[in-house]
Amino acid sequence: MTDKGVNLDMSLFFGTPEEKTYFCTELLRLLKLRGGVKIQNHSIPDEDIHKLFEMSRKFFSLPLETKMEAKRPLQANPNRGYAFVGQENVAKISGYEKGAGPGTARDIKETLDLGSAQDDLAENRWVPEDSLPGFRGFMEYFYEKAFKTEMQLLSALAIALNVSEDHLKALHNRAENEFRLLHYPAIPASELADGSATRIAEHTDFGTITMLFQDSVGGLQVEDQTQPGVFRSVESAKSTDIILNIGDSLQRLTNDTFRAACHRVTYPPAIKAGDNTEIPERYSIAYFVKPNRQASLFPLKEFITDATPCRYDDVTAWEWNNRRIGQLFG
Ligand SMILES: O=C(O)CCC(=O)C(=O)O
Ligand SMILES: [Fe+2]
Repeated sequence: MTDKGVNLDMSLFFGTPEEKTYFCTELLRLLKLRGGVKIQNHSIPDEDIHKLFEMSRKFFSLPLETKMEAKRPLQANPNRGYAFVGQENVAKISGYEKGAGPGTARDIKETLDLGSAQDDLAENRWVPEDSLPGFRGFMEYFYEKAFKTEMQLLSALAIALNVSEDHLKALHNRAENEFRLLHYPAIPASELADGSATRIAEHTDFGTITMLFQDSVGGLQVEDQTQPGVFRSVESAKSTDIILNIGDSLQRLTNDTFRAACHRVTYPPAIKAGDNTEIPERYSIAYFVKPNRQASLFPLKEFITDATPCRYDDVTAWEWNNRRIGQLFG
């Protein structure tokens, strides 16, 4: 099932007061219904996103030994550096939010995780500058651009939810986010036929929201919020679309008003697992928006009422991240 009805034009957010209200209301409605929404005409320039994909292609085309110069420690926390195909299998955290057990599928993907250049807890890992000139500078630049758009999206969410914009933004003002380049190599469709391998297994993201960019290959699926078990294909008309989805931290902060969107990547809709064909390579980029590490994920007071008693304990964003990452590496 492909969902074509979840586009939202962010130029409305910057328009008249009526247009702004419409954008915020639609954002809330679509996220509650679908768990994910495609945002167009946001504030990240198209040429920056095209360059981001170009840089990502160049990075993953480097020889493995060069990429390994930026290698991720085996138990990285927070995630930083290059993870080779097979290093991380997200099935280990599949089903967590549903109280279901982990899966065993292997992910066939390679990734590079980056954080803020100002982060005093963990340093980024880079390949030598002369192996990919301009890569580091551009990634640091893009991180800042994405942070500005993050702040606008948090404002829109706060307005829609009728909570303090300043407070929601203050919870995120240290930009302790994670920025991930992903490459799914081309593989024979038969490799995914028996379910022992996939591109990325079903999971929820840990942060507040995720801003995702994808190429035109397809294969991303998001679970419908109102029909558990129904996954819809989410395709991008343009790689500049931001696919916005909800993560665990926003589920907690809003006491389940929003629920984290379960998603996965498998073969593109046009291909069947048993086909005697090759699944083309796929590139995507995820910007995981996270609350400041010291911020509490205790539900905001607006969401605790007699009818909706508090469902979550008082953990910090950092404790939450550790709990989730611990499972991934456990
Ligand atoms: O590749 C994608 O489209 C999704 C990636 C993803 O879900 C993740 O890295 O958390
Ligand atoms: Fe994800």
